[in-house]
Amino acid sequence: MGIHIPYVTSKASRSNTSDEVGDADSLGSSNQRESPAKTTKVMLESHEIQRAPASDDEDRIQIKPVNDEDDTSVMITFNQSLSPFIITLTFVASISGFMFGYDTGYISSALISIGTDLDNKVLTYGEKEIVTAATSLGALITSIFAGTAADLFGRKRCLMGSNLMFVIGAILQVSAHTFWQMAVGRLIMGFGVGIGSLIAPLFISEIAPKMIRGRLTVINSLWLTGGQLVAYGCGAGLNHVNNGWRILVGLSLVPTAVQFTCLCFLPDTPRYYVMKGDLHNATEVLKRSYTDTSEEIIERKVEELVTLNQSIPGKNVPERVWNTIKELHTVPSNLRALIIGCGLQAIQQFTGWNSLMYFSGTIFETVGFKNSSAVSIIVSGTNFIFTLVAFFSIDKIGRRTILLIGLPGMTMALVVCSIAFHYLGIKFDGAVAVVVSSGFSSWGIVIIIFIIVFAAFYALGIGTVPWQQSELFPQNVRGIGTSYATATNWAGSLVIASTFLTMLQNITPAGTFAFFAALSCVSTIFCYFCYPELSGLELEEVQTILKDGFNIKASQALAKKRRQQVARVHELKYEATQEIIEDI
Ligand SMILES: O[C@H]1[C@H](O)[C@@H](O)[C@H](O)[C@@H](O)[C@H]1O
Repeated sequence: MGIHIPYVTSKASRSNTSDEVGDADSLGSSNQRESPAKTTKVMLESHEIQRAPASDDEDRIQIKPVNDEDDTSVMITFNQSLSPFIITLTFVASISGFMFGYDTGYISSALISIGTDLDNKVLTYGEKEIVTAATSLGALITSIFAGTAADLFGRKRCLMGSNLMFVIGAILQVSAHTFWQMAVGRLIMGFGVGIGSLIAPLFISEIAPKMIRGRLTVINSLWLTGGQLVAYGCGAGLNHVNNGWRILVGLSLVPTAVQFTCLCFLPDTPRYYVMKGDLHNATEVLKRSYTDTSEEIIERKVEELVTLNQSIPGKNVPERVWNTIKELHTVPSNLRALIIGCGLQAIQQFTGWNSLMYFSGTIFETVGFKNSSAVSIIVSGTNFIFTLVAFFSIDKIGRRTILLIGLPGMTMALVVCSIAFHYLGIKFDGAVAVVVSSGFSSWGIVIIIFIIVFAAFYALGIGTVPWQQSELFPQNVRGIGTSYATATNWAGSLVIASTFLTMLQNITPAGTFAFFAALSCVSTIFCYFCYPELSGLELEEVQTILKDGFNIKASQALAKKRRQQVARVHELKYEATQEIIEDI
């Protein structure tokens, strides 16, 4: 594929930091013919920051690579183009993202077209909420255990298990004639969604070359938002088809079958094989992933993974799980990572986006749009397009910056929607919304426009950044840490899905949107004070940043430095790659 992954270990980058690390250039040249181990050491020294750089903020940064796959990652990443094998694994794992998106997306149109197909009566708001929220509840339940299950049974088997749940859930729904069968089908489908939402990013982050881990993870988010878009598209197409919603649910079996079939022929991640003591398979997968890398380096990579694996204390599984939970809460940098990880996932949900995702059809009908599905497509299309924008900017502009552009933008859009809803004047007659000014008004248009603006700001920042959660945690607590964060996401989704329509009724749409606006505003403050800039940083650098505080300024200074180095590395790519090949 020819994508070269930049890494900052060249001669020029050494000379760039030589004022900080001593005479690294001379170190580099004197090591030209030395052993691989020594060469690696020199390369690592080149990005250590030992002495005080120019400013006070930078003074606080003490970066020393720790044992988190640094040695071999440096060598592998620098010489390696992105192999078709890694691309295949990423795309197959991302089908879970698609399932997440499709299964949470189709319900909006299905709720409208179900009509009286269940129990021969129109669903009440409460029943609509239960059908919608059942998937979030299922996802919440499994996301709590998915991290541990992935360690016990393997990532691949968990994904295949999620496929099974998708199939059972879909069959129950397609054949449903009662509200309860539909709700149970949605719950079981939710079990699959929860597993997939945690395992897919974890799987990708374990097979991805370190330096493009972030972007590969966003591919999962792209599939996710793409899945929602496809669900809306199909929903609109099947809107007037008799029992069209059953076809809509049935279609979800296609990606499930594709993923299951592909997984039958693909391996698990090297890390899982190492955990199981299957070093042979770990080596084989690494060889297929890094075809340009020598066997010696692959072997050392496996050795490193073995060392990392042993660093989790405990004689048996329950003891290791317990120790990991303890470590997650007692180590200050882990606790801060947890606050950020869970905080961002909570913000993602409590600022109300999914209420639009799940109920946009209902909302747009309420403000007078006949073809509400078409408007929903525009909203989820905006979500998809701006996730693409996030894909390109997440490493370049930085996670913190896009978050701090997105959240105030969302606040503004929600305030406008709240005002527009106020003037539109919606009353509730029992469970049915009645618009005071009949037909479709200019306030209705304002609402649609600002919901689209809201979608754009959401997707750019908070819709995407929280799924980078694995970079917050060090290796030994990553599984459980991401489980907590994912469970927070689903808990938030559950609360919103099960209360949104009731909120519309009880505190009016204007009040509901004002409430979300207030939460977005508070979230902006949280991110401003607690979310450091992590783009371009090594995983161990993230730990150093979080060691004695959130260290926003220090993180920004370091991220800036890393960006400058990455920008320069393109000029140095061939020189540096050649140097490493020769040395090895
Ligand atoms: O990141 C995703 C994405 O933003 C989706 O549009 C949303 O429905 C999910 O809840 C969220 O986790």
